[in-house]
Amino acid sequence: MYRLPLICRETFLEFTSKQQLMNEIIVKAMAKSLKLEKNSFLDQFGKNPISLTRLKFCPPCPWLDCVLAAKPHGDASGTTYLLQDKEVEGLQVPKDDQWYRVPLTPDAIVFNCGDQLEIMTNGIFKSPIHRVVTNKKKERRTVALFFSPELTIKFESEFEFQILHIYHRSNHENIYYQYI
Ligand SMILES: O=C(O)CCC(=O)C(=O)O
Ligand SMILES: [Fe+2]
Repeated sequence: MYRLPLICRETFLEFTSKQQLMNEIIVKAMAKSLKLEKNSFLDQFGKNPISLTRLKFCPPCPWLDCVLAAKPHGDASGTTYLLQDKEVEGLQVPKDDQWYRVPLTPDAIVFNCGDQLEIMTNGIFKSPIHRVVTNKKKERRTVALFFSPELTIKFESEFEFQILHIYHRSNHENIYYQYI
């Protein structure tokens, strides 16, 4: 906390703590939507979930065909909240071998399910692959906030009835270092 520049410290901390509340509401709603006890996923984040913010600045780039702002990936987090640039698009998702743009919605926050939540839900909620393309003329700024379970907490899928156990009991640290 003390390493945050003074000029943005207050705003940043307020944004993170409000977003943490929103995260709790969303993760509880996800559990309820699957007819599970509302805290089933939230509890698996542990008492001190990790929150990590990535402030991303991407300068204009003339080589659109060969330079990406982020290569195709799924987020290693539990959940991701993305504040997009107000004017410059870039985020894309694949479907049927094609990439589709995620449109800008002013001041909206894009929610993304991360790998950890995919594991907790045994793949019912998917951590979607996405990428970010560059823009020829304009710079682009985004703020991505990631919430993840404590590194050492053991978590597992909540579903006893599942036939297919895609994921084994694991913890964030194992999975994180296995896949990055
Ligand atoms: O900048 C963006 O629009 C998305 C960034 C992203 O996918 C990430 O930081 O994981
Ligand atoms: Fe991402």
